[in-house]
Amino acid sequence: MKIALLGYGKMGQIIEKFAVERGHEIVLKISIDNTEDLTLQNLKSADVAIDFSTPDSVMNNINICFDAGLPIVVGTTGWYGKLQEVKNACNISNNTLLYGSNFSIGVNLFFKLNQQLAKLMNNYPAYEVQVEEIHHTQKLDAPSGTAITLAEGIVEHLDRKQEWLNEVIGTDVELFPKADQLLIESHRIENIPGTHTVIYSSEVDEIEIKHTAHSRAGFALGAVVAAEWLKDKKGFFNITDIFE
Ligand SMILES: NC(=O)C1=CN([C@@H]2O[C@H](COP(=O)(O)OP(=O)(O)OC[C@H]3O[C@@H](n4cnc5c(N)ncnc54)[C@H](O)[C@@H]3O)[C@@H](O)[C@H]2O)C=CC1
Ligand SMILES: O=C(O)C1=N[C@H](C(=O)O)C[C@H](O)C1
Repeated sequence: MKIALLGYGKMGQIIEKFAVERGHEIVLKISIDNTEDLTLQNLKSADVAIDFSTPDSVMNNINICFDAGLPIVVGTTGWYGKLQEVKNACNISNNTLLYGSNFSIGVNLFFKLNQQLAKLMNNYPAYEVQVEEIHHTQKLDAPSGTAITLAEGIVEHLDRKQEWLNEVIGTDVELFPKADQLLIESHRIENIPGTHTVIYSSEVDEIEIKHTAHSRAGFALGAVVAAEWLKDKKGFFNITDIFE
């Protein structure tokens, strides 16, 4: 496949390595230094776009891919407030988009485990639940997309939680969640690729499930596999569709 990389930072560069290893060709690389090259004409040479850019640029990137009729895999996080708008635009214009807060196999298994545990915990009200995420200090968004997916999985399956709220540790703002609110704690520490923990705590003990990314390789390989899966498909997809 011929791939356009929208965003050529930490993730874009590892995705290039896996894509080339798997026999694909990178025909366009866009970063902050050459955004003028993101044109309908240049996108014509690609079969698929993979976006790992920034929360501020991703909407424009999605829209130009829709204008070009080019399928797009979106790994960028921090734009999920616009999800419904993008889904509608994708379907109305008969385009193709797959997005995911986390493309690694391990995290997608972790998502399922999180949902099962949340269901189980309906019978055990003595346990309070919290989500923690730790990422490198360059990360632009908080909470992480993965933490949002985990929190949404809990809110959907654990009756005593209705919504999530986010506290970024190290800022002055300290939150005091109500009983029906789920706290996501965000920590920023140098060089951490991504660690997510779901903690159920009672007076007498604690249950934790945790995913630790040792590197960005799992995310990058997953994005290339997602682009391969998307070939010849039409519509709006989530990474979980690949694992069904
Ligand atoms: N879904 C997943 O599995 C994962 C998602 N991510 C997300 O991917 C995104 C990128 O992460 P990193 O590569 O670590 O960030 P990064 O900061 O290393 O790279 C961002 C890239 O976007 C480029 N950029 C800035 N403005 C742009 C524009 N207007 N058009 C195109 N490119 C532009 C920058 O020049 C840079 O090359 C983040 O939102 C992050 O949360 C990161 C890892 C895994
Ligand atoms: O910005 C990152 O680095 C990551 N972002 C994704 C997220 O927001 O969940 C996925 C992964 O944790 C790395």
